[in-house]
Amino acid sequence: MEKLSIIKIGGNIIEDETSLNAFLKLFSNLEGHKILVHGGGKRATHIASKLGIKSKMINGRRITDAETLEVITMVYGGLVNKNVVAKLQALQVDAIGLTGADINSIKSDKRPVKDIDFGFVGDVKKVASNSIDKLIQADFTPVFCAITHDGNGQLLNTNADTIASTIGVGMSDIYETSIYYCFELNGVLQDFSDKNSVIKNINTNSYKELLDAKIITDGMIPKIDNCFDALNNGVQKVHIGNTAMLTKENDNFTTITL
Ligand SMILES: Nc1ncnc2c1ncn2[C@@H]1O[C@H](COP(=O)(O)OP(=O)(O)O)[C@@H](O)[C@H]1O
Ligand SMILES: CC(=O)N[C@@H](CCC(=O)OP(=O)(O)O)C(=O)O
Repeated sequence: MEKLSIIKIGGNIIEDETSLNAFLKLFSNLEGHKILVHGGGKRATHIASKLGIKSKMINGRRITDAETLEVITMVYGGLVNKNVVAKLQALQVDAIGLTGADINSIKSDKRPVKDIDFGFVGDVKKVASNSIDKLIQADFTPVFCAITHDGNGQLLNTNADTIASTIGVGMSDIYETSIYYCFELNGVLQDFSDKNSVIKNINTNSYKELLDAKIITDGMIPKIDNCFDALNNGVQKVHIGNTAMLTKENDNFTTITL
């Protein structure tokens, strides 16, 4: 099996032009087949507030009413995605920007209302790995934003970490797939006040202990849950760290194993 790397970048990297440019340079130098997935939650919150729209997050997920869906479509599918694609083109990467509606790549179901109504938020149901592979085989580099669709004309907001994990699962039928979750810190930290206290390996048992000890909190919980989902469903390797983990010299990041 050939290898495929899926790299996800979060909002803090996107917000900082210098970090974003440095990351894209590393990404452009990465050998082999690759897919980029980007978030942009911070930018969406910022632009929404400029438009007088309040943002509400529950369990790290955005309550997405019709107005918010318009904002996230413009911000993720337009502003962020097209800027990233243009910057990659400048680095000679033949990038193509996609939502899950494009080439029917990621279909999702609107999250059913239980205790909370998340609005237009989608839970991924199907990744069109063969269609995505046609782009890869044609030497294009797919760049996915955090938007999916339901197949009936409705766009849906889907967390970018989940997009990376579910694309990883879909593509692992065809490729030996690794996912790299890049964010602003060096990895999952044992002590939040010490940026170098990276936990090198987390498995299902140690994860439970870290949760109980409240060492892992907030957005890191759904991120690691996504890592386990990926590993349980065919993805070979999952890492969490800063963008320097894409260089061969750096081994100071977190690897998640079952
Ligand atoms: N033990 C930990 N180590 C590192 N980050 C942690 C930890 N526990 C909680 N976090 C939080 O998780 C955040 C990353 O999750 P999130 O904001 O969803 O990432 P992203 O920016 O990739 O979307 C970090 O910015 C940090 O505030
Ligand atoms: C449903 C949901 O919460 N979607 C996320 C999608 C963006 C995202 O995941 O961005 P980061 O990776 O930068 O956090 C949101 O709108 O914030």
